[in-house]
Amino acid sequence: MTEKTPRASGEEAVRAAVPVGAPVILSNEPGSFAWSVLAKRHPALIQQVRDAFPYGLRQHEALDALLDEITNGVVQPLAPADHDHERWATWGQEYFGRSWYDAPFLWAESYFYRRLLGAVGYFDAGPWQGVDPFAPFKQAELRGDAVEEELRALDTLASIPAEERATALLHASLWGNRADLGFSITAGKSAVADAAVAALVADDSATLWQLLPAGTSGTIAVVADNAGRELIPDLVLIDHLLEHGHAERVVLHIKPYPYYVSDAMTADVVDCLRRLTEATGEARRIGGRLWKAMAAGSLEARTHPFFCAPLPYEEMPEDLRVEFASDTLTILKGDLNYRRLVGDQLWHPTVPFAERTAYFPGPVAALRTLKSDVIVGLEQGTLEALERSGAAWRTSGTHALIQVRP
Ligand SMILES: O=P(O)(O)OC[C@@]1(O)O[C@H](CO)[C@@H](O)[C@@H]1O
Repeated sequence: MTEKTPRASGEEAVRAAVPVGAPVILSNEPGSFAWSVLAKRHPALIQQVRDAFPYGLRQHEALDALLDEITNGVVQPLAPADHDHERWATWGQEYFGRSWYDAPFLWAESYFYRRLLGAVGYFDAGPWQGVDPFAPFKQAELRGDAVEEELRALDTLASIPAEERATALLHASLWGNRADLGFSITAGKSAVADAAVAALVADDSATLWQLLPAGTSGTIAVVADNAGRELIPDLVLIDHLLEHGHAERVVLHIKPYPYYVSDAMTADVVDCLRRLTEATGEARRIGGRLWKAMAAGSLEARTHPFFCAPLPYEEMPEDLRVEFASDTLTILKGDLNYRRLVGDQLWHPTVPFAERTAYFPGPVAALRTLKSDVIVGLEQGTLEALERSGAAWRTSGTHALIQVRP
């Protein structure tokens, strides 16, 4: 479906009838969030990556060409020699030769990251093969004061009752997706915690915990999003789930190659585990347990090419479908996973989450701060209040949700 999309905000969105198949989000409306990502964020990212490495002439020329293409040109296919040329030829056949802005937003963003990796030689045999262009940003974040402070806050959390701690860690993992608040949310006690709860536009956390009673023997899948300040609280939550018997095993699904700037890959899991084990106090103890859990198989990191595909989860391959079907619960982190879970379309916000995720092969939970126009599963009253606020609640990351389909 490539119908042009209207803006999602304003009273109109409240009044709109529930669409039969909502419009796919494109980027061709100047001023829209999707447009700003293509017109501003992508060119800026090319510059940041260019500045972060002493790349050679070949890479600089390729980055120039990519910048020119996304600014003035039309979408070009991959070179026939590229290892994934065929896959992208299928996924992109409708969009090659057209403006980047007329392709679905999800596709255009995903393909941009693939092309950026191509420009810096990530996949080519040679000295730059496998060098993550986003690594400097991820590493700077891990070394930063904010992570230090969040790790220290774990010492305070260690002494509160397990149930309150579970809530705090769930919220830390959730808000880690915005990369702030983090562990300073201490179990319903502080103003920060109250603000964090008030900013939830949907909260199915009671259902989530009902699906994970202590003493469960199942496997929880966590589909990770960002490295660093999001992955650390994810790992801490995983430790809590394993320690308190909410699961016997956790599979952490990560990206097979760099994606959406800060998405977590194996190297990022290793860096975060090392950051934890080299910390002090409770953080160090958690790091040690997780390190052992990896060795024992109760925590396993896994990658799949589908996690970097420009497709909704509804089109997941059979092997992933079988795997998720056997999990007690799949927790999908972040905005991009949410867009892929419910479909990157302008659904009416009150379309039930359960309806949009009915295809998912097992119980599924979304932990997401709101950073793009897609939203489902809101109560009518919540939607009206959000619209009345006049704030950019869909895209600014100030709001979050915990939605669960048992
Ligand atoms: O998945 P994340 O990390 O929560 O968010 C990623 C994301 O906000 O970044 C893009 C803008 O570049 C959005 O389109 C996208 O959804």
